[in-house]
Amino acid sequence: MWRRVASLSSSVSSSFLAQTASRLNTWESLTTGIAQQAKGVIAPKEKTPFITFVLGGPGSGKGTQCIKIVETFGFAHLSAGDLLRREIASKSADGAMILNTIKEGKIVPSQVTVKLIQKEMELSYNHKFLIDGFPRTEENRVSFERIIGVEPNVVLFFDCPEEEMVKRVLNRNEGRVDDNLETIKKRLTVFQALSLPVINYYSEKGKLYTIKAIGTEDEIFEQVRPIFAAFETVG
Ligand SMILES: Nc1ncnc2c1ncn2[C@@H]1O[C@H](COP(=O)(O)OP(=O)(O)O)[C@@H](O)[C@H]1O
Ligand SMILES: O=c1ccn([C@@H]2O[C@H](COP(=O)(O)OP(=O)(O)O)[C@@H](O)[C@H]2O)c(=O)[nH]1
Ligand SMILES: [Mg+2]
Repeated sequence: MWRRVASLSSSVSSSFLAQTASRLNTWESLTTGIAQQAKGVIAPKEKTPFITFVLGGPGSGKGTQCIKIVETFGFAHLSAGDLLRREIASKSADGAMILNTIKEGKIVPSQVTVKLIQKEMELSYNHKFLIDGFPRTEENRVSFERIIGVEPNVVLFFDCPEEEMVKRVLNRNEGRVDDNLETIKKRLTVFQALSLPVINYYSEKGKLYTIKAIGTEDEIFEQVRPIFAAFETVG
């Protein structure tokens, strides 16, 4: 699993390991891992996580393009919206709160979403993650950095005109409680007010790749492909 395998790196200093472990709250699995490594139980392979945030307004095509990125470049796809909908379906303690928040087009408290993402990352054997639809606010972003302790390598922004996003969401036909005109308007307002600052933040950090999200799915993917292809050649 990524976190455990990543924690087993022998090339990093012990103080870094301790810091990382406490930040990730994994001291127990880390020490167990080191003991197992010493016994030769696990063949450790150091893999630094490679994190991509996939951002864009509702209906901009994030999920659609993530499927293509997974097929072509072998990432693990973590859709924050899907994780939240899974919580609702599982009738967990937070389920009712999440459902109401999504119906209102608002943003679920960061801690809830980051915990779900963290769990998926821990369970994954992959080290390349596409985190789809997150962070949606500056608070989300800071919370991820604080709890997970890493920053994204790449941030994709699917830039799509509002009228096209509305059209696509109304045609999505997945039975979602938030795919109606009233909620879409709220989601677009939230996107402008809370998500664009995150996009601007990563633009200033030089990590943002803006995709013109108009055209066929394949045409859009041809803008996405070279971004990851460049990282593949770098290794
Ligand atoms: N390039 C495109 N042109 C037209 N429709 C698209 C395109 N990409 C995705 N769609 C459709 O638009 C809807 C929203 O796409 P989706 O990938 O779910 O967006 P997001 O995850 O950003 O909300 C889906 O029904 C999808 O099939
Ligand atoms: O990090 C997240 C991701 C999603 N959501 C909620 O889940 C909804 C649907 O998100 P999703 O990414 O599935 O929507 P999309 O942009 O793909 O249409 C959003 O409007 C929010 O209410 C949230 O609160 N935090
Ligand atoms: Mg989506």
